[in-house]
Amino acid sequence: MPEKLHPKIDNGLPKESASFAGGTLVCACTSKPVKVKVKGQIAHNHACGCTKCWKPEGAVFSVVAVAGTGDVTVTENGDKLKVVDPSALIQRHACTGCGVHMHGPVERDHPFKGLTFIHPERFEEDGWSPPGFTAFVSSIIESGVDPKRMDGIRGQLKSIGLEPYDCLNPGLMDYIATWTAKKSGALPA
Ligand SMILES: N[C@@H](CCC(=O)N[C@@H](CSCO)C(=O)NCC(=O)O)C(=O)O
Ligand SMILES: [Zn+2]
Ligand SMILES: [Zn+2]
Repeated sequence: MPEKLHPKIDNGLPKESASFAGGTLVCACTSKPVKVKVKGQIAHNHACGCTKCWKPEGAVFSVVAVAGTGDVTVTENGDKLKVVDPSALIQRHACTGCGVHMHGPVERDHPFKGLTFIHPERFEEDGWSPPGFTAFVSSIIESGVDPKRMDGIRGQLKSIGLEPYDCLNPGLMDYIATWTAKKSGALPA
């Protein structure tokens, strides 16, 4: 029996549309849902196994991507949002009604400053760019996944085409390290 990893990756990955120009993220509340508008296509979409990202009921992984913070606007019922962990790098704003994380800006001095993390499955529209890899795979054990399931889960992720990494993918890890090296002077700024 294959593992249920996430509803958007278990039955084939979503299809990107060249005409997708952004959309509206909606929370799961049946009354007064929070709405967040995102301008443009999303970037770095990935499945994430960390304990902090919001996952739909029963999912082992989240699906999370970034947009420029300037392209993300709360348009309706923003009074329902509360920051989950104010000390975290990603300021995850969760709906206090349904628990869905609606936007997570990075404001601290960090290579990801100016980016906002969002969950594209909450878009009303299709056509957003699909996840391309899996991050923080070993972290699913922190949520209670039996370590014996890890080989099967990694194999399943590979067969879907979402290469499993225990941190971020090489492109993002190199990007972070380059930022850090320029800051320390190890590389010219
Ligand atoms: N083992 C920890 C890892 C948590 C973690 O570092 N998460 C990453 C990825 S989130 C989306 O890619 C991260 O950057 N976190 C910053 C933050 O959460 O503010 C765990 O599972 O909890
Ligand atoms: Zn809600
Ligand atoms: Zn995460």
